Amino acid sequence: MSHKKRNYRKRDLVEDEGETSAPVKISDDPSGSLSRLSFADEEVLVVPKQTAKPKRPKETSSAATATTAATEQSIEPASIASQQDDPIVLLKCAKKKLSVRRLPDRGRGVCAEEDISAGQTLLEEDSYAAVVDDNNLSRRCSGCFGEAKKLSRCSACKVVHYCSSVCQKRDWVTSHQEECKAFVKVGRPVPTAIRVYSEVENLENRMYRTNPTFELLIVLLISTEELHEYNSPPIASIQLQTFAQIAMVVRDCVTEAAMPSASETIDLWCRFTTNSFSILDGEMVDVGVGVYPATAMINHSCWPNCVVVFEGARILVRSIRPIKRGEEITQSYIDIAEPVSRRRADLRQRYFFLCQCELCERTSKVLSDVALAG
Ligand SMILES: C[S@@+](CC[C@H](N)C(=O)[O-])C[C@H]1O[C@@H](n2cnc3c(N)ncnc32)[C@H](O)[C@@H]1O
Repeated sequence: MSHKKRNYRKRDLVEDEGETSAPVKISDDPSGSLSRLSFADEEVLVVPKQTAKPKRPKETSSAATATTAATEQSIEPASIASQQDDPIVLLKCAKKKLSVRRLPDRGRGVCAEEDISAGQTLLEEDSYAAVVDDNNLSRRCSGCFGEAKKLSRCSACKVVHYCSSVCQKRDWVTSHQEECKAFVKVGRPVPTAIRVYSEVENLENRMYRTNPTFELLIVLLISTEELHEYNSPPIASIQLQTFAQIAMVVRDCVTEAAMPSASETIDLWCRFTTNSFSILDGEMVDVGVGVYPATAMINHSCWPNCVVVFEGARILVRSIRPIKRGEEITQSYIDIAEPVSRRRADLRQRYFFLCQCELCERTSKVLSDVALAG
């Protein structure tokens, strides 16, 4: 795992030790809405082993055709954990025994440390940062993400709406106070992605000063170097121009203290784009965007053993078939009804990686064997 991140933070953490006049202390949060940080408590950490990172094999050209049903049915989930080093971290916030481990070809991933039956909730996580999306700003409460007949608008920024004063007060303390000033300053609608990104920036700046475990949390999100190493083509070369444009708007949206440098903006944006989730309502309609650091550790598979569902802005990971101890926990980032070529293209375009799941690997092999034989 790379520990080369926003370097100033470690130094500041030491300097800030013992500070008592912080505007928000995690332990003072009566709502408990910040308890998500507890998964990174030092007591659950196992000292990470510095191992060499696995390299990706090159994609075979035969992967660009349809999937084979026979291949899909013969998949047996591999027991991964037993073949690997010690866990990087045990997920204390999980409902089942889960660990984060380094896995071949896909960075880190989550593994079961016990047998889990189908239909179980493995993990429940409050958002680290979450915003209602542009289309729903006047229809959904920005506190609980619920729909209500009557919503009250924030009188200062006139952008976000709330169903109750409880939701408004909680959102003010956790995020809206800085965001509100930014909306007033910018004076025009700020797109969803930039709103949630700015919330991460502002929270990061506030939290690392008040909670040392924050440093551990951000370590768990994939970094730019890891994206460069594992992802092909590299994210920055595709999106550098977009980053530059985003950086301009972000600068208007974050407090002066949280102002990122250009490289910090790119770094956090990379982590953000590959780790954020669309928040869906009960009818699977997009409601907002959120960042969930523990759930973001779960890799994609085109034959997943889990799905994610939402309760408001809270994320739940549920098993859809039995999972053996040692097996990797997986979810699907995309529509898995598509053939392998489309799935891989979609994952490349939206998430910048070549899928190495067992289904894609086996399908590619079958297709290349067929091509060689024919
Ligand atoms: C949300 S993160 C998952 C956690 C990540 N493996 C880590 O170490 O932080 C998504 C990234 O994981 C990797 N990844 C996830 N699923 C993969 C898969 N099926 N094949 C290859 N890489 C995958 C890609 O690098 C992707 O950009």
